[in-house]
Amino acid sequence: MAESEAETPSTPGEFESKYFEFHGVRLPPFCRGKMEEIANFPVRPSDVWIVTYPKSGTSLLQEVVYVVSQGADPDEIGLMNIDEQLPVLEYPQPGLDIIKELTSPRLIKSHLPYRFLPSDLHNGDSKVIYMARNPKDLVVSYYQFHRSLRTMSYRGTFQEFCRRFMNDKLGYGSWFEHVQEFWEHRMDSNVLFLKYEDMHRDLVTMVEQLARFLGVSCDKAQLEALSEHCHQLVDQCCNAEALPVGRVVIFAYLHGVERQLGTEVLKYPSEAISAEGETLNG
Ligand SMILES: Nc1ncnc2c1ncn2[C@@H]1O[C@H](COP(=O)(O)O)[C@@H](OP(=O)(O)O)[C@H]1O
Ligand SMILES: CCc1ccc(OS(=O)(=O)O)cc1
Repeated sequence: MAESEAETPSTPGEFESKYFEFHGVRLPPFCRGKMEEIANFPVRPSDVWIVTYPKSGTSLLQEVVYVVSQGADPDEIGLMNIDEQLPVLEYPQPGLDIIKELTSPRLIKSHLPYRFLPSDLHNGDSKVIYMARNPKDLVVSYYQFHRSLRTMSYRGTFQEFCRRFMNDKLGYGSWFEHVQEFWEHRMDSNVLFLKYEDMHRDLVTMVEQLARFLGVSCDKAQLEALSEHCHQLVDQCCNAEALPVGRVVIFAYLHGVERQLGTEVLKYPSEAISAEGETLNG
């Protein structure tokens, strides 16, 4: 048995009690008491913010953004602790006071919904890169993550977890609202809306988009070098073995996603469903 499981036999009730509601959104315990300070957090024009719903490929995106903005190569990134340089706004460590004092240009991550982010971001005062990931893979990843947590590990079944996902009962609230809200701001001049799947499908275009958005001027050869570096980062990872048994269950639940998102937004629901349909039939 994994150490985390032995130490934390949380019941569903215990799991529930650790979260709290903020303006109708379920947030993890470490956000408690700091949401007002976050709303008033001073933002700088040189900041770059990376915002995602958890398990949307945040770590990969931060590395890609670091490569594009700093011209770093993957070996350099491998040697540094990049998480220390790109803090998560609402996490206990390093905390808001430290993040406020970081030297510019700051790269800051957050999983908070658009409306809870510092209000200066809503005024367009610094750049925000948002990345969405398709829900069928995200929910598997989020489930595995919750099971591995030391202090509040999840002990329910995957099916129950999917139900929580569909009913907006997970930390950081509704995936649907999270994505939808940013989608509505995708044309704001300070917002770049990306999809995780495009990193795998067409990384070169994404690197170009990022370079343009971040104001990094580079010629064709430099762009190719950056793209090559980013390819190495993408290739370095991927837990392709992730819980294959769960995928069929998600297929059933995602019919609800389609209803909630309506016809316009994104292509995730229908993509997800048809992809699973092929798997099921094949
Ligand atoms: N190079 C990379 N580094 C880190 N995570 C990567 C990655 N490429 C893909 N990922 C995926 O990003 C997900 C984690 O997202 P986040 O960084 O937001 O927590 C994981 O999904 P899986 O759990 O489906 O494998 C992980 O495999
Ligand atoms: C348990 C609450 C929690 C903590 C951290 C999260 O983000 S991430 O998966 O580490 O990026 C999400 C939920």
